[in-house]
Amino acid sequence: MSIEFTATVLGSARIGPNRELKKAVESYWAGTLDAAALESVARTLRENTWRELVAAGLDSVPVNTFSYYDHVLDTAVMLGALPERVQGIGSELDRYFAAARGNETVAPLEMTKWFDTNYHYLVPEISPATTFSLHPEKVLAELEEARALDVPARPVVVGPVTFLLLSKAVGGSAPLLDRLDEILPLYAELLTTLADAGAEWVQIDEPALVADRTQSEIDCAKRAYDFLSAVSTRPAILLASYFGDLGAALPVLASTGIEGLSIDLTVPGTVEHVAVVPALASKHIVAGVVDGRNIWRTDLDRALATLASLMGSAGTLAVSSSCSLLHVPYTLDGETDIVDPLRSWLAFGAEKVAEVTVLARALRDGTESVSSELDQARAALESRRTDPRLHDAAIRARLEAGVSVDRTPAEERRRAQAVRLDLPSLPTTTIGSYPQTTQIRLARAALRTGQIDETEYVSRMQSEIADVVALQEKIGLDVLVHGEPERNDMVQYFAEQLSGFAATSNGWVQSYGSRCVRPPILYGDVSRPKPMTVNWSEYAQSLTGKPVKGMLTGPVTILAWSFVRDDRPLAESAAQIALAIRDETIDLEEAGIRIVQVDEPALRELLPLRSKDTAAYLEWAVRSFKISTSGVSDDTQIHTHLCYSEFGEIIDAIVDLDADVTSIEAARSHMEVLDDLNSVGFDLGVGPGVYDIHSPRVPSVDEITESLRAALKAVPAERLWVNPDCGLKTRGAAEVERSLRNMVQAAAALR
Ligand SMILES: Nc1nc2c(c(=O)[nH]1)N[C@@H](CNc1ccc(C(=O)N[C@@H](CCC(=O)N[C@@H](CCC(=O)N[C@@H](CCC(=O)O)C(=O)O)C(=O)O)C(=O)O)cc1)CN2
Ligand code: MET
Ligand SMILES: [Zn+2]
Repeated sequence: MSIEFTATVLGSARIGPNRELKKAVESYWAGTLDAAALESVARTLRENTWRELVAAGLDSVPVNTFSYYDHVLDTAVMLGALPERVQGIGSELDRYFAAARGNETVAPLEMTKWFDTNYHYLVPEISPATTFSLHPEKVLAELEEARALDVPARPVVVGPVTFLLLSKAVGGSAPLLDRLDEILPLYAELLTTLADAGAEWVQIDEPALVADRTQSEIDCAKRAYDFLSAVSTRPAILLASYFGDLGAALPVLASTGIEGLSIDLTVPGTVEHVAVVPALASKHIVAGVVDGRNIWRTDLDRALATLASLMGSAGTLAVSSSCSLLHVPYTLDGETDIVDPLRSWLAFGAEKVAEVTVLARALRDGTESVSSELDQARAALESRRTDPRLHDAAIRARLEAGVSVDRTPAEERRRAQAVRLDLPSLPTTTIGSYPQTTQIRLARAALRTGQIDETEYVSRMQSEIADVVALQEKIGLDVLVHGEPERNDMVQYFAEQLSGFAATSNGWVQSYGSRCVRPPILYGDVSRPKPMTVNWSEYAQSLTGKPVKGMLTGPVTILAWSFVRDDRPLAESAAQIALAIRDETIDLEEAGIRIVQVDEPALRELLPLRSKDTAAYLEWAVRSFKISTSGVSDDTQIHTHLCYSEFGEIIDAIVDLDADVTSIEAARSHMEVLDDLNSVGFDLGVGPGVYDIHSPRVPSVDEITESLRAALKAVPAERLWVNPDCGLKTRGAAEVERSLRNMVQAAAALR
């Protein structure tokens, strides 16, 4: 029997404590760093990560959690399942990056949300022609690298069921789980290879099993783990579940021959469920008591109580984070702007690892051995509970008094807006941001360090805005934007100005590929001390006769991309943020802005993983959008923007938002969304993205025309808007100009 470990985490961040990997990968793409130098940066990051985890006291360390871009893409590579169109690319690394980002000739894989997080994975494409084959080089190399450093390494791979459930069937494939029997032998071979290379444990991630699953899907999971646990030479199997409750899948998995199971104990109900599954008494339970995806300091007493209650149900017990630490920043060290008491309430990655080891020590040596750590945690908790910023009587009174979310019927609004806006048919516009150039970011960095003052910063941003307005007029767009140069990020920018939020200075978390965010921390009640965007929009509008769209981020998205309170319901925070946004829309209108866009790209993301919870979520999500947008007059046009997801499940909610115009990602998913919208009677303005902004490729006029023709089959010209898929902040200036010219030309020709 394998040696049980006592303290671990399910995965770690990989972008680097100072985004070293981001910088190296981007330099490689730019041609200023070669593959060997990139590999050396990666190796150093892995080594540092492992050494820190070992030094902190973990006795089992996840490996193969490194990735140059995405771990689902890595899994596709491991199973020989990259699409045909990249196979011709000679260099392995370039083939990999082409699948991730596309290039001049090859379209990338689709990208979508990793469950309900702000991490995005690449969706593997599986066609009838896909012939799976095992390529274990990456996981083996990381295992060997770690073992050479005496790290107690536990390789981690995405499991077969989750892999197939997250993939997309192309070219008329049957349901992908039908392909399970093709990949199970490869996983079996992998297990033997890992055992031969010295792995005692392997972690197989199956987070897809915490969502609603059909009986036949659960049967597939049973078949998979019966099969894999029957492999004769293999490491002990830790099946990792996280982000939710396994529900009906729990007893089924427990009945297979796996040795270990990780349970996300931050999810209500999971503790109780473990107790009623007798088969767990022979398993190693990896107890996810330290929240791996939020930043609050753990209530150690409560965690110890949870662990104690599991003692009787589990065979053996290890303490762990609830999920990979991919979703939290590296460390609180260096966050000099976050001061006590707030600071004492927090735990980032390194601090969470320390909590895991404290709890494991308590289990092993008794709570007395960690009494000072327990005292500190109690004091922090108490100071948080009693902080006045957590309760703002004025905001609560305003919400309790009730906010009307009624608007005049859409048709009447449409007429009023047509008069005021006087737009051509097939109006062209963009989603808000223009390229965030190094020049813009350096100006912001200079402001931070005091090299330039606020006046100089404002004048530099105004000159960026003037350039973007001039560019749009030159290209001939109909509805202009100011370009968002002043925003470090569409969520952080607002959080920095709202009371109740704190921002980090180095709390980077990977969002996709090399792109990172610093999620703000929502700790208290929210209010808006003063207008947040009005000066910029007003300035842009002063430069042109064409309408400039005001640009705001909606309450659901602000919440989804922040670390949220765990002491109050999300719905309550959403309503508070919504009031702040509502006040901003009214101020924009008063400043002469005729169109206001309230972005909700994360509307789908917060959808609960279990359908029993979705109605309640959609109710408060839609209501908070309507609180935000219903304060303006009929002739002020409200836009919204949605991206990064499959919209099928929230299609009714999109109708309920009642936005005059909805721009929605469609380029990577080929306009399917329009048919979905038609099927529920959507009859407002819609701008299905006509080209994919996530790739540096410039779309041709023909291509865009074809997209628009496809859209016109589903939507009458009077309702159709012409725009890219999403904001342009990640693109280069030259490609943006060429792409938008082609877009405007395609629209003009169709008119
Ligand atoms: N929060 C959030 N989540 C989201 C999205 C989003 O826009 N925001 N979009 C979707 C996709 N995700 C994305 C996430 C990040 C980025 C992105 O562009 N991130 C930037 C960082 C943006 C930022 O915070 N910029 C800061 C800091 C920039 C910086 O690195 N400055 C340098 C100095 C300047 C330089 O060297 O360039 C420094 O401080 O060291 C600023 O502009 O002020 C990046 O990774 O490069 C894009 C899409 C879904 N989730
Ligand atoms: N207005 C935002 C932008 O253009 C919307 C982005 S959605 C991820 O960048
Ligand atoms: Zn978008």
